Amino acid sequence: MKNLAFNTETDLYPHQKAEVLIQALPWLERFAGARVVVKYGGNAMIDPELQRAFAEDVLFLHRVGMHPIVVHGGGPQISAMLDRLGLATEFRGGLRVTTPEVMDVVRMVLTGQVQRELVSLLNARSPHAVGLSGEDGGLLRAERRFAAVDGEPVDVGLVGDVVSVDPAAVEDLLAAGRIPVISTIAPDVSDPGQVLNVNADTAAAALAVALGARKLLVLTDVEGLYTSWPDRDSLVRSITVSDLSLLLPDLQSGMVPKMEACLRAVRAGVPQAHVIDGRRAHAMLLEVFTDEGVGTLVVPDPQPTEESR
Ligand SMILES: Nc1ncnc2c1ncn2[C@@H]1O[C@H](COP(=O)(O)OP(=O)(O)O)[C@@H](O)[C@H]1O
Ligand SMILES: CC(=O)N[C@@H](CCC(=O)OP(=O)(O)O)C(=O)O
Repeated sequence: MKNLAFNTETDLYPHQKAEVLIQALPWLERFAGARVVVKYGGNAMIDPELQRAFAEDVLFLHRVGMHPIVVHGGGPQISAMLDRLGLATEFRGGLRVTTPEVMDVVRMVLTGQVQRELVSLLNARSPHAVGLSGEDGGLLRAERRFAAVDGEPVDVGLVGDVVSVDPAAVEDLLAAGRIPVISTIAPDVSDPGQVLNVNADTAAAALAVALGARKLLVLTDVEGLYTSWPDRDSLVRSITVSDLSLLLPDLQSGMVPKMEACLRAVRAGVPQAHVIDGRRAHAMLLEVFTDEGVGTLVVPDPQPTEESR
C-alpha cells in the first residue's frame, strides 16, 4: 500500500509545490516552441534510474511544447564492447583513436545498441522518439580531423569533424511532432563509402547551430566545468566565450571536446550552452525551469554599450 505519511526531509509542503510551479511559468512561456539540443553522454546513462529520469525530462520538454532533439554519446559502451572483442582502445586529446576495426564497433554500438535502447526507453512512455544516424538522409557530412595534444596535431584515424548538416530529415520529424534521437556517425566528404567517428559533443554543437536551437544542454558525469582538475576547487557557473577560449588550452580529456562544442555553438549563434550533471536526477528540468539553473553556462560576450563604443 502507498505510504502517505509526510516526510519532512524529502517532501514539499503545498505552498512550496505552488512556488515551484509559479517559478516555472515564465520559463515555460519563454521556451514554448523552442528547440533544445540535448547531448546525452555515455557516462551519464549508466544508471537505469537516471535513464528513466532522463526520459521523463525529455518527454516533459516535449509535452510543454518545446522541441527536444537528443544527440547521444556512448564512449564507455563502445570501450566495453571493444574490450569484450579483445580490441585495444586509446584516447588522444579526448578523441578515440579509430582504426577501421574500431570504426565498425563504434557504428554497431552507437546505432545498433545505445540509440535503440534510448528510443525504446523514451517510447515506453509515449511513442514519439525516432532514431537516426548522421548517415541518414544526408544529415551529417564530416572530414577527417586531428586531435590537439599539447598544442600538437595528432592523427587519430577515422575521426571526423562535421563540415555540413542537412537538417531536412530532422525538420521532417520535428514537424511531425517526433523526438529525434541521433547517433553521431557521419560519411566522409572526401571518401565516399567511408564513415567517420564524430565525437558526440562536437556533433551536438553542429546540430544545435544548424537547427537554430535556443539551448545546447550537455549532460555528463560531473557537476560542470572546474577551473582546476582534478582538484575541483571551483565550479564555473557562467563563462563567456572569450574567457572560455582562454581556458581551453589548459583543459584535459573529455572536457576538451565538450567545452570546444559549447564554444563553437555559442559563437555560431546558439544563445546558451550548458554543461550539466547527468548523475543528478532531473538536472535538465532544474536547468530549464528554475531561476538558479545548474552546472556551467556558456554565453556570448557582452555587447558593447552605446557609451563604450
Ligand atoms: N576541468 C574539468 N572539469 C570537469 N571535468 C573535467 C575537467 N577536466 C577533465 N574532466 C573530465 O571530463 C569528464 C567528462 O567527459 P567524458 O568522460 O567524455 O564525458 P561524456 O561521456 O559525458 O562525454 C569528467 O568526468 C572529468 O573526468
Ligand atoms: C571521436 C570520438 O571520440 N568519438 C566518440 C563517440 C561517442 C561519444 O562521443 O560518446 P560520449 O559522449 O559518451 O563521450 C567515441 O568513440 O567514444
